[in-house]
Amino acid sequence: MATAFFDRLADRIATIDSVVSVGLDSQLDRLPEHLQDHDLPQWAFNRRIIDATHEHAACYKPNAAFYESADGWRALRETIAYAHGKDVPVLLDAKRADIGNTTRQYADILDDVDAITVNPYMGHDSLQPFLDRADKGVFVLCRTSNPGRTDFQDLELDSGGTLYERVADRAVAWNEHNNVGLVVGATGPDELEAIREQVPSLPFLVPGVGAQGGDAKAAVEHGLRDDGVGLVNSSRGIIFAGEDKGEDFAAAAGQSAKQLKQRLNQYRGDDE
Ligand SMILES: O=C(O)c1cc(=O)[nH]c(=O)n1[C@@H]1O[C@H](COP(=O)(O)O)[C@@H](O)[C@H]1O
Repeated sequence: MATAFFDRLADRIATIDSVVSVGLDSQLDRLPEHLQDHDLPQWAFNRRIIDATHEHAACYKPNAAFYESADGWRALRETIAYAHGKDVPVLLDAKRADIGNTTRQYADILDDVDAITVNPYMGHDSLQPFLDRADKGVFVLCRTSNPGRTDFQDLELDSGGTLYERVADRAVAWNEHNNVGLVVGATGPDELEAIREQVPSLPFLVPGVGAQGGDAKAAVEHGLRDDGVGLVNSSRGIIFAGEDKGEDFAAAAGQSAKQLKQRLNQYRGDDE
């Protein structure tokens, strides 16, 4: 039987001593000038970013939004294979879910990647085909990092608690295969702490440090499970750190990933 995703992630975190998720949000019009003539500029960019950052990357998190074109998907496939060649797991940030019949199609992407982000709004059957993949990680959006998260996620339910707390509860119930995690943003540190108390058993993906200004200390202290498993993501803050550096862009990204690793490691406890 294949090793479970969170066991593989735990190994990766231990091997490189890092919980950094490097977000590959490789926006075409922000790529360096000298790569724009490449057959697949995003692939050329990602390959150099991976070369420069893989020693610090607990995972790569390409966001599917940046690859939604024929060339984009080709670039993404090359990127996934290359990351795997460096032994780095790939978490596809797709925020998917739909009626069961459609989700079954979406879930096929898990043949190629190690984990995925999913949207719980349509309920359990919309996630089942993902949850059934016992060897793959499924990160359920719980409390997101964007300002509009309060529109729905913070609503108080008649049955008690907020909608995001209800999502966290359901995610525990969905975790039959120990393959479920939560997405909880670093921009709401108090809620992050409260959700960690509510749900000690699930690993979190914590986005929002870096470009969104989230709380890195809280991301580590509450984002990681007791055994130290979890991910803290930065995308633009790493991959575009060298945006003004021309051909030296990748070295700047490597430095930025290393700095984030070191910053986060200051807060990681001895018991991890
Ligand atoms: O699921 C996510 O990864 C996600 C959830 C969330 O609440 N907030 C959030 O920023 N993200 C993603 O994390 C990445 C953050 O990018 P940066 O703000 O550039 O670090 C983007 O790909 C977002 O889509």
